[in-house]
Parts: sequence; structure tokens; C-alpha cells
Amino acid sequence: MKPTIALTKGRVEKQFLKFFASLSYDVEPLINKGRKLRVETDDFLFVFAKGVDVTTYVEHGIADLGIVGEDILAEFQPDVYNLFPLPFGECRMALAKEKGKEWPEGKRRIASKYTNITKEYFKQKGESVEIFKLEGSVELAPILGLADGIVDIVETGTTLKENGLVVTDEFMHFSARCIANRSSLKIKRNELAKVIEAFQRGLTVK
Ligand SMILES: Nc1ncnc2c1ncn2[C@@H]1O[C@H](COP(=O)(O)OP(=O)(O)OP(=O)(O)O)[C@@H](O)[C@H]1O
Ligand SMILES: O=P(O)(O)OC[C@H]1O[C@H](OP(=O)(O)OP(=O)(O)O)[C@H](O)[C@@H]1O
Repeated sequence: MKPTIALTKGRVEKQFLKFFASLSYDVEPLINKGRKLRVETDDFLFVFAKGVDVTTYVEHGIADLGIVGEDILAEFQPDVYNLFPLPFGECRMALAKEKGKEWPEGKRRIASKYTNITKEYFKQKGESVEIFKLEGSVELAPILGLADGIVDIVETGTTLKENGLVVTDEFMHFSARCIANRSSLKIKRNELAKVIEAFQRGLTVK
């Protein structure tokens, strides 16, 4: 049976396809998949899902390998092998606030998609914090007065800048990662070794 690879839809998918094509794999069926969420190529079965769901499919052995942002691994800590970094999806986790505004004296109100990372960050600092869970456009929260600041991914810094926010601390560095199901690595050792070697060749070529 062909190995199954769960691929994070969207930004990670686009960058992965470029990387995968550079390893001389056929990406045509993946590029022209339309709205299909399950696509077979000569070598693999690909399934397309949100990052956190990629980890769920890999953890439960539905997918043998997964391509997912390290931010998702840090936030949800799934029980998978975190094999190696991939040469794309680089970003940082940052604490940011409105430019020209001071943090409040007491408990800070922080909006984030990453509530576990946020909780852990403030725990390490020994500070209590009020966390507001948002699903996106987190930069809006301080502007609209829901929170004093945010914990979110920063890449170019454009989103922060264009919304009047500044970084006050950067505390984690991420890239996309290749993850694997624990038993697949034993049971499908030969099939997976080939693709893992190809990925790693791609990393050294870069
Ligand atoms: N600005 C960025 N620069 C680099 N990598 C990013 C950036 N934003 C997100 N990522 C990485 O890409 C992954 C997927 O992000 P993407 O924006 O495609 O989906 P999402 O945040 O889940 O949003 P959506 O709800 O639109 O799917 C993130 O988990 C992270 O690893
Ligand atoms: O530093 P930058 O290059 O501007 O990138 C950072 C932005 O990218 C991500 O948002 P995304 O595009 O995933 O949208 P979202 O707000 O819906 O999560 C992240 O949440 C930031 O908003």
C-alpha cells in the first residue's frame, strides 16, 4: 500500500508542493486536484486538512507522514515523531501590543489562537494573564479593545505594522516539519525510508 501523507492546506501546501517538485516527484495531480481532499499520485496517497487535523490523522495512524507547522506541534503536543524541519514556513511566535501604548499595571489581557503557548509563556514569567481565544485576525483584538496585546505568529511583520502593533518579545522560532506516526515508522520502514531520504536530500541541496 502507498504511504499516506497528510498535508496542511493553504500556505504550507503551496510551499510544500514547490519543495516536493524540486525533489522530482510528480506534483501535477496535486496542483490540479480542484476541491478534492484525497489525491493519489504514483507514489503516495495525499490527504489535505487543517494543521491540527493533520496531527490527529498522523497520531491515529490514518496518515503515515504529516506536513505541519511547528507552531501546531508546540500548541497541541500530539503524540507523533517530529522527524525534521522542512525548508519553508519559517516564522516566530511573538508577544505584541499597540505602538505607543504601555502594558497595563495589573493582569494583562492577551488574545491568541495559541492559548496553550500563551498560558505557558506567562506561567514561565510567573505572571497571571487573561487569555481570549480567537481563530484568526488576532491583530484586531487590541485595536478593538478586547485585549492589551496578542501572542501570534510573525513572519515579515507586515500584519503587525499595518495594524499599528509592535513586538515586545519574540520567544519561539518555527518552520514546517515532517512528522510521522510512531508505528508506521516500524511497519512501513522501507516505503517511508525512501521519501524521508528524498526530503532530507532536498534539505541538504538547499
Ligand atoms: N505569516 C506566516 N508566515 C509563515 N508561516 C506561517 C504564517 N502564518 C502561518 N504560517 C504557518 O502556516 C501554517 C498554516 O497557516 P495558514 O495561514 O495557511 O492556515 P491557518 O492559520 O490555519 O488559517 P486558515 O484558518 O486560513 O486555514 C501555520 O500553522 C504556520 O505554521
Ligand atoms: O508577519 P506577517 O508576514 O504579516 O505574517 C503574520 C500573519 O500571518 C498569519 O496570519 P494568517 O495569514 O494565517 O491569517 P489569520 O489571521 O487568519 O490566521 C499570522 O496569524 C499573522 O496574522
